[in-house]
Formats: sequence, C-alpha cells, structure tokens
Amino acid sequence: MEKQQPTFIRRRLNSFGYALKGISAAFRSEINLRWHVLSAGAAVSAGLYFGLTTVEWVIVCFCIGLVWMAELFNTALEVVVNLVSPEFHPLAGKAKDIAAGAVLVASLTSAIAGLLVFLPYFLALLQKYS
Ligand SMILES: Nc1ncnc2c1ncn2[C@@H]1O[C@H](COP(=O)(O)OP(=O)(O)OP(=O)(O)O)[C@@H](O)[C@H]1O
Repeated sequence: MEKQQPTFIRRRLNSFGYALKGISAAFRSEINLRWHVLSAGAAVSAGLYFGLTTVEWVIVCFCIGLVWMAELFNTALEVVVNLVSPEFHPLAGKAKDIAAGAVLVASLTSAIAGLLVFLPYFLALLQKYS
C-alpha cells in the first residue's frame, strides 16, 4: 500500500516544530541568547511601566527580533563552521568573526533605538522625583 503523504497543514506544523527545536537548542547552548532574553524582558517591563505608544512598541519588538535573529544565525553559522572546519583555519575564524560582527551591529542598532525610545521617559521620571 502506498504511504500517505503528510498534508499541507501537517508539513507546516512540522516545520514550525523544527524551528522551535532549533530555537530551544540554541537557547540551551548559547549563554548570549539567555542574556538577550533577559534584556528583552527588561525592555518589555519598562515599556509596560512607561506605557509606550504603538509605534514605540513596534520599534522595541523589531529591535528584540533583530537581535535574536542575528544571534540565531550566528549560532547556526558557528555550528556549521565547527562541522566543516573543526581544525584551526583562517577562513573558519573569519566566518565566525563576521557573524559575530553581525550580532554586534544588531545589538548596537537596538541599543541606540532603545535609548531614543526610553531616554525621554527616564528623564521625565527623574524630573518627577527630583
Ligand atoms: N576553526 C577555527 N579556526 C580559526 N579560528 C577560529 C576557529 N574557531 C574559532 N576561531 C576564532 O575564535 C573565536 C571564538 O570562537 P568560538 O567558536 O569560541 O566563538 P565565540 O565567538 O566564542 O562564540 P560564542 O561565545 O557565541 O559561542 C572566533 O571568533 C574566531 O576568531
């Protein structure tokens, strides 16, 4: 008897499951990702406290997503580099350094955007209590 092909929805659900498995694997092996989750938690808490506008929430969400995405790509690239070049090789080092550079760019961009969003709220709070 012919084996039944998984339905479109089943295949989509499987892909979603693999993606979650990947995020969970990266989360378990990468200490940096845990820091990013903590920072995201702090930003969301501050956002709730200050009552950000919709546009400000969009900026905060994009910044969090940008950093997590960069870190996940960086982790995936590190895994592939370790697989294909477990020995020392200048190109392996270069690939890892460039991927780490992408995370740095994403983090700096998010830090600047975060400052622009939150600084006025912090200054207003300081003024209120001074
Ligand atoms: N196979 C290799 N060949 C040459 N240089 C390497 C190799 N592996 C790592 N390096 C160098 O050592 C640095 C640190 O590598 P490592 O794999 O520990 O990544 P990392 O940046 O510490 O990542 P993380 O802390 O996110 O796991 C790299 O950025 C690269 O410069």
